[in-house]
Amino acid sequence: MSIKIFKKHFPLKKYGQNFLINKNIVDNIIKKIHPEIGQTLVEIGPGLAALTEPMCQLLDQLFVIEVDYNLLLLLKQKSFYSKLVVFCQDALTFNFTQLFYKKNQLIRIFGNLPYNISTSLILFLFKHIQVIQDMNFMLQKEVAERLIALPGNKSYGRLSIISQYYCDIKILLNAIPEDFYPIPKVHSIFVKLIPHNISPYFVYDINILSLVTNKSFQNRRKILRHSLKDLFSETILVQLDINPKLRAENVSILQYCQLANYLYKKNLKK
Ligand SMILES: C[S@@+](CC[C@H](N)C(=O)[O-])C[C@H]1O[C@@H](n2cnc3c(N)ncnc32)[C@H](O)[C@@H]1O
Repeated sequence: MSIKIFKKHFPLKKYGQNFLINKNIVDNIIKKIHPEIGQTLVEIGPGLAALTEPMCQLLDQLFVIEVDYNLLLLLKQKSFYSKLVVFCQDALTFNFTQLFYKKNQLIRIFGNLPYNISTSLILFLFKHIQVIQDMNFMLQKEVAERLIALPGNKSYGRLSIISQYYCDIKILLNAIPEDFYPIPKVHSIFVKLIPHNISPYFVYDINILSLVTNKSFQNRRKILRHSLKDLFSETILVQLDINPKLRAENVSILQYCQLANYLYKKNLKK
């Protein structure tokens, strides 16, 4: 991408505007997403169209959600603009489910996400999981590592548990700071999240899983007997076959689901 375009738009830090400038990475991303004509594709944050333009070459229509109106004005001057269905909105409040009803088909979401909102955005998107085919995101390396982390890993936490509860997650490629302009301080990883067809996990109420993981990870080094003492007695933990001396970071997703379901059933009896 030429530097000329950056004279027309000064990148805004508050919107996490680090634009992709490495064409090889762009081509690779498009290949990994592998869009097909007729599918419902949705881009979060098209920015200066690094991904939007090559995507439009392969599609008849593309939904884009961009919070920065000035970027949309630049997009309007592009030849492929007629293929876009544009929403000038904060993706964190966007009703993704409405896009399912456009063609009655699952939606495919992608984007080089603004790093400052990527975690909240992913958690928000899980609320629309039933209409999503896959999510393909460029993320800060540390966030991607948290998504895929397993028990015992230093990155394992709430985000790993909730994300793996909903999705199978694959790392597709790495990017270095110089692949973006302005150059960020962090490295990046492009990931694919695919909602489970048949989930290995089940909870009656995701909010309870959220509560239990939240409490457990408030201090990840504390043992469960202490961190969860308001919710479970030591006897209950033993009955559930969960060692009360385990630390939050060593408890499996299955065990967190067990804890959440125990609480759910207990509340039902009240
Ligand atoms: C990292 S840039 C990526 C831009 C472009 N896709 C690229 O790869 O060069 C993030 C983009 O998301 C937009 N953005 C930031 N916060 C947003 C939000 N809450 N909702 C929608 N778009 C947002 C920014 O304005 C910017 O265009």
